Amino acid sequence: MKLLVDAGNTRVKWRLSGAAGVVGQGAVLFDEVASIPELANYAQQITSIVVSTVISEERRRQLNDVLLERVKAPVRFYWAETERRGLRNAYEDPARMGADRWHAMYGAWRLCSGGFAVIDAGSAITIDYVDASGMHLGGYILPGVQMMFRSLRTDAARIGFDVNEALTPVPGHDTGECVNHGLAWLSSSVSERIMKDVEFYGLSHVLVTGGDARRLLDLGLSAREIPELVLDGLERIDTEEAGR
Ligand SMILES: Nc1ncnc2c1ncn2[C@@H]1O[C@H](COP(=O)(O)OP(=O)(O)OP(=O)(O)O)[C@@H](O)[C@H]1O
Ligand SMILES: CC(C)(CO)[C@@H](O)C(=O)NCCC(=O)O
Ligand SMILES: [K+]
Repeated sequence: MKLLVDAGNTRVKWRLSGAAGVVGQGAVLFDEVASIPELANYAQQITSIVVSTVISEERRRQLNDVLLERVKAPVRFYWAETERRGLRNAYEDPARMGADRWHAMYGAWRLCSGGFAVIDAGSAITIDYVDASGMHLGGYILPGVQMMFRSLRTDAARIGFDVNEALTPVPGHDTGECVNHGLAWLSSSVSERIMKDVEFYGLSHVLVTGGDARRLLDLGLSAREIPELVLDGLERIDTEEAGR
């Protein structure tokens, strides 16, 4: 049995994958990894642990130690690469690209035929475009939704508001509405812009993942949601590496 981990800046997503398919999965905060019940329940059966992460080096070591303490299996970290089975990274220095972006792109590359856009709406929002030949055309990194709310709250003295779940992009009539509607309007503008780019670059598929995927879909993004695209790509890569 294999433990797959996508450790992001907000949450750690995990999946236990056995011969017959998915045995368990979930998302926890960084400090909760040690208490995932399945780690104890399946400790004997887990034979390898594979990780995609964008957290700091210090936290990465902590994560490594916590996993090794719970499960006596080797931990393997996978990073962004220059090329894999025809998918080619636009970065001159792929080591600088977040592993999650590469793994999500690779998951999409193996899933789709034709060019695609991958949107990962997490702590930060990333958008990457790949053409039908596998060439990564490049991407964008934007602040995530919670990050934007947080910066308005902390960096402006007179902006006080409660976060509202309603996604209404019409002009607001008080501070709370102006902020909540403003960020809904921004997300909907991003969605519209992605749709334009997809047409411009002739891409055939739009895939969205991450904790705020639903928000973009609700605000007009026309895309297929793949909840754990990073883990899907990571699992593929580890299987390919194991077969070498
Ligand atoms: N239960 C939840 N806990 C925390 N955030 C959630 C939850 N459900 C949805 N979200 C939203 O998901 C976002 C975080 O997404 P996600 O968990 O995909 O990020 P991440 O993988 O930790 O981040 P990144 O990969 O960008 O570092 C938050 O901004 C929040 O708005
Ligand atoms: C942008 C995030 C935070 C998204 O999780 C991550 O992919 C990351 O830390 N990237 C490093 C910078 C880069 O991708 O160029
Ligand atoms: K992520």
